[in-house]
Amino acid sequence: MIHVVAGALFDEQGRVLIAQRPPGKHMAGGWEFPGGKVEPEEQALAGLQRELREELGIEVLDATPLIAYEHGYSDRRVLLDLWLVSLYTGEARSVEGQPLKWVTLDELDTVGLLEADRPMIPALREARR
Ligand SMILES: Nc1nc2c([nH]c(=O)n2[C@@H]2O[C@H](COP(=O)(O)OP(=O)(O)OP(=O)(O)O)[C@@H](O)[C@H]2O)c(=O)[nH]1
Ligand SMILES: [Mg+2]
Repeated sequence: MIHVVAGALFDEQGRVLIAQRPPGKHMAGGWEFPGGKVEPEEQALAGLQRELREELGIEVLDATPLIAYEHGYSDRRVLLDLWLVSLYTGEARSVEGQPLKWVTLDELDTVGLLEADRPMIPALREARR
């Protein structure tokens, strides 16, 4: 089982940051929450901090687990572990060239988010209420 950590960052208008998966990678072209695979021996929060440093150039100072569940792709099983990032320094930018965009929670329904991520939408709505 591959443990994947991802972060939900909100801006002042309540929009959330998503990233497009690069060509040639699993689920290329789909939109996801920034993150990636936790390394062996690594804690989830440390993995989240490392991934968001690598992909967005930010330092996560505080984050809390929001929703975690398993998803079976045809070729792999992943544990999707989404965190609410409540405090960070720096300004999120695309360090690795992935297109990024801020979208409203309503837009998440139609933006081409990975199917596997759909259960995250109600959890995010709940967190913002
Ligand atoms: N980052 C991220 N990955 C997701 C999400 N939803 C989801 O199914 N995944 C899957 O989880 C896996 C994460 O892999 P990744 O390619 O982002 O991992 P990584 O950043 O460590 O990259 P690398 O393995 O190329 O070094 C992929 O199979 C991806 O399709 C999501 O919201 N964010
Ligand atoms: Mg990644």
